[in-house]
Amino acid sequence: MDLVNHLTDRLLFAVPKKGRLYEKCIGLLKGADIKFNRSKRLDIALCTNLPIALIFLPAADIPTFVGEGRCSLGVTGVDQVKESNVDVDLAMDLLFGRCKLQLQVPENGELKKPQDFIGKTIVSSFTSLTREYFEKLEGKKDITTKIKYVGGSVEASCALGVADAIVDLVESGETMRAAGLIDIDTILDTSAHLIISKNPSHPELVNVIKSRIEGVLAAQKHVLCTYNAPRSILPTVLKLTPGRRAATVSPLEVDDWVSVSSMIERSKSGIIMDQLKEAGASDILLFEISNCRV
Ligand SMILES: Nc1ncnc2c1ncn2[C@@H]1O[C@H](COP(=O)(O)OP(=O)(O)OP(=O)(O)O)[C@@H](O)[C@H]1O
Ligand SMILES: O=P(O)(O)OC[C@H]1O[C@H](OP(=O)(O)OP(=O)(O)O)[C@H](O)[C@@H]1O
Repeated sequence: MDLVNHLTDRLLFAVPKKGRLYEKCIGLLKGADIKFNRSKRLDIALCTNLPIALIFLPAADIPTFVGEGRCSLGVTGVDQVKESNVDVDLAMDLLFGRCKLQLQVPENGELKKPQDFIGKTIVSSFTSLTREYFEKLEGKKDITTKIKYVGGSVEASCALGVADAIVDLVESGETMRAAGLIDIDTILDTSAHLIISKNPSHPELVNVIKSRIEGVLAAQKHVLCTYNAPRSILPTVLKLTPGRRAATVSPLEVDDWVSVSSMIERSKSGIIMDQLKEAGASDILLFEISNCRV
C-alpha cells in the first residue's frame, strides 16, 4: 500500500478512532493546527502541514502501540494505560474524558461492602485492574473472586445474572442508575492524556506538538479581558487582573485614564468583571483566545 511507504519518515501519532474521546481529540488536533485528510474507512491519515501520520485506533489499543514504540505519541484514557500495564510517559492531562472506574453493585442487593464480593463473579472490560483490586482486597495473588471480561454494555451483567457486581466507568452516573446499580468503591480516577513512547522517533517534533497542545489547553482555560480605568485605581484593578506574567497597561488619549489588557481564567471571568466594575473600571470587554503559546 503506497500510504504505508509514506510512514517511514513520519512521527506516528495514535488517536481514538471512535467513542467518547474521538470528537474532543479531533478538536484538539484542529486547535493545534495539525491538518490532515482522512479517507473513508482508512485508519491512517497523513498530515498535510507536518511530518506526522495519524493512526486511528481503538482507545484500548493505543497504550500497546505507544508502549511498544510503534507509535511515538497517543491520546487515550489513563484507565486504558493502567489496564494495559505499559511503560509510557503520561505527559499531559488533556482535561477531557474525566470519569471514575468504580465497583458497582445492585442497589437492592444484600451485599454492600467491597469485601462482601470476595469469591463472587465480577464482570468488567478492565479485567487487569479488577484483578489487581481484588488481589489487594483478598491479600493474595491467587484470588477466589472470578473475573470475567465483556467488551461493552457491562452494566447489563448483573440484571442478566452474569455478574454479582461490575467494575465500569462512571461519569454522570446515569448508566449506573438506569441499570439499578450503586457504586461502593472507586478504583481509579481517569482522564484523557497525551502519552509518549519512552523512545519517540522524532523528539523535537514531539516537543512542538506538546507545546501546541499546551497552548490549546491554555487558550481554552483563559479569556482576554480589556477595560479602561482611571490611573488612580490601577493598584486595585491590577490585583484583580494580574495577567499570566503581567498585565499590559497603555495610556488613553484622555487625561489620567489607561487601558488594561490581561488574560484571566474563564471560570472566574464573571466575578472579575463584577469586581472591576465595582472598583471603577469601565468598557470591560472579554475576548475568546483561539490559540496561544505560553
Ligand atoms: N462516560 C464517560 N465519560 C467520560 N469519559 C469516558 C466515558 N466513558 C469512557 N470514557 C473514556 O473514553 C475511553 C474510551 O471509552 P469508549 O467507551 O468510548 O471506548 P470505545 O470502546 O473505544 O468506544 P465505544 O464504546 O463507542 O465502542 C475510556 O477508556 C475512558 O478513558
Ligand atoms: O456515567 P455515565 O455518564 O452514564 O457514563 C458511563 C458509561 O459510559 C461508558 O460507556 P459508553 O456509553 O461509552 O458505551 P459502552 O458501554 O459501549 O462502553 C461507560 O462504560 C459507562 O457505561
